Amino acid sequence: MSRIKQCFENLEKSGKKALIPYITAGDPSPEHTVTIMNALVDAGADVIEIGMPFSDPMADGPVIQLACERSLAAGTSVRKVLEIIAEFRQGNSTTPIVLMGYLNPIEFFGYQKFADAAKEAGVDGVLLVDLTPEEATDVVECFRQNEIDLIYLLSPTTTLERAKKICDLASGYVYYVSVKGVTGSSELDVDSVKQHVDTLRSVTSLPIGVGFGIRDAKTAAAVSRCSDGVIVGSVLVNCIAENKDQQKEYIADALGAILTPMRSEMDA
Ligand SMILES: O=P(O)(O)OC[C@@H](O)[C@@H](O)c1c[nH]c2ccccc12
Repeated sequence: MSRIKQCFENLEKSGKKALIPYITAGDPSPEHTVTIMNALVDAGADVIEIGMPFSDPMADGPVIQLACERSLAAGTSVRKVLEIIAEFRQGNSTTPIVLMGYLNPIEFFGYQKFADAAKEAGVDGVLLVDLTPEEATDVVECFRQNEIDLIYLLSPTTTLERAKKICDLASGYVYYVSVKGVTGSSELDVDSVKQHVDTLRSVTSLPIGVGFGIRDAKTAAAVSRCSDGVIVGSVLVNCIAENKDQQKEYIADALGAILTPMRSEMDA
């Protein structure tokens, strides 16, 4: 069974919801990332979403755009991201890792080569923002062969018919984007999220994670009550930005201080 599936099954058994932090790999430099990932796990992360830095991250707001810039300036390549994950895997064989990214750097690297190397490094799922279900065929095949889950985004404007089509291609979990717009928003409306998630349940039995705009423990808990997990990105990435000149252990602690209250409020 895939690590992601196993993780959601375990959570369900214990009546808990998934806490899924996002960070950009190599931010502020590749030397920081494994320490940060371990701190996220210690603070209660169930799955880690790792961004591959890209020069034109269309779906990202300024906070994650800047993280991509810092990471690229520090020399983070696709190969380097996979090395970071392989290093993390040496000390952690259970926490699922979802690689989030845009197609361009992967196409350049080669889809088959990337999917094989990702599997080898210990990646469990990929979320490719600009991979539409229509063009998915051969790209998707490379990941399927390697038993890597494909996580797809559904937004408030996705029709139910299209959502069904997307969910049929997805595995692991599906990602409901809580608001129209880019990452780092502050507009999340819990009632509207609940309605959408309830409707999506009619087209999929996969777990439904919700992200975009979750920045505090109260919101994380409220959203987790109407879904199967929450994805938290910009508030963490902003904390990295604010502390980027500190020691990596200091940054790790600062991130833990954001995540720990989310975990306790979600489990309360
Ligand atoms: O940053 P926020 O608003 O907390 O949302 C999570 C998000 O950052 C993370 O899942 C993510 C980062 N970049 C993305 C691009 C598309 C979809 C999702 C993402």
